[in-house]
Amino acid sequence: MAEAFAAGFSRVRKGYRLNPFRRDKRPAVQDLSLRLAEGEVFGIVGPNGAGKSTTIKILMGFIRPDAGEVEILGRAPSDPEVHAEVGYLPENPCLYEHLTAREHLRFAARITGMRPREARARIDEILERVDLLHAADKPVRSYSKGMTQRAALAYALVHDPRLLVLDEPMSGLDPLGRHLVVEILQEASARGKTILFCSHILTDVERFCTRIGIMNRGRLVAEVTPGELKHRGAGVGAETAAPGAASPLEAFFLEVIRGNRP
Ligand SMILES: Nc1ncnc2c1ncn2[C@@H]1O[C@H](COP(=O)(O)OP(=O)(O)OP(=O)(O)O)[C@@H](O)[C@H]1O
Repeated sequence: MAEAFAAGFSRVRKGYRLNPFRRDKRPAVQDLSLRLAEGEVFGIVGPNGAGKSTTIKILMGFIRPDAGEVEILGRAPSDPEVHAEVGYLPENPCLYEHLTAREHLRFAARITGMRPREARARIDEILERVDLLHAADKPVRSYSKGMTQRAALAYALVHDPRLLVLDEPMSGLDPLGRHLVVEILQEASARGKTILFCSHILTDVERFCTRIGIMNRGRLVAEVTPGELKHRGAGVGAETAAPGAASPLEAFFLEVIRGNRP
């Protein structure tokens, strides 16, 4: 992998053992090759169990692939240096219930090497941006699901990382919260950040991705850009290919997944 890019997978494969006493595995990610250029916003969509979270965990170095190569900001995912430049939001954020959002962000700022003065101002700024300043000093156990999700997003963003890796960033949010998160990610993208995320909310994905990948049964089975979707939406027969679809991405998604059945 000589060329510079923000994240790359080359022929990555990962399977999970069905039974700890047997060697055979059920594939979770199969033959995944994908490159994200700096500044790209890549959304992964796919049915439950398609391999989206496994892909994200492999990129973050939380699980090792069985085969293939992975690179994140020019380094191996296991390189601790890389994590100061990456913001990660897990599918189920685990915050410490007895700590406040501000305390979490102080911790995040410290482990990513921010100077205390710079961190103080940035923590207030990001808490305000995710609409949590009013609850910044309350313990996380008193937060609603949406507040916890926004606190976890602030944790991923506080050090102004170059690359954002987000597993279902709109999960558990009401329409206002979803709108806010889309706006925050659009702002990050406008400032040149690279974003890789997965989501089931196709309307949000369609709104701000530069490229969308569809995964099914562990494979990246299709890629599309918003421009291509618009073109398809205007094409003859587009409305009959997936009747009732709420958006061009949903129509494309249904077509791809239905056509990709075993
Ligand atoms: N720790 C694990 N042990 C065994 N199987 C696993 C494990 N994690 C994931 N899997 C399996 O791997 C496959 C891919 O799972 P993954 O969580 O990556 O899918 P996903 O696309 O993120 O799904 P969802 O949309 O439901 O979050 C599924 O069949 C899942 O059951």
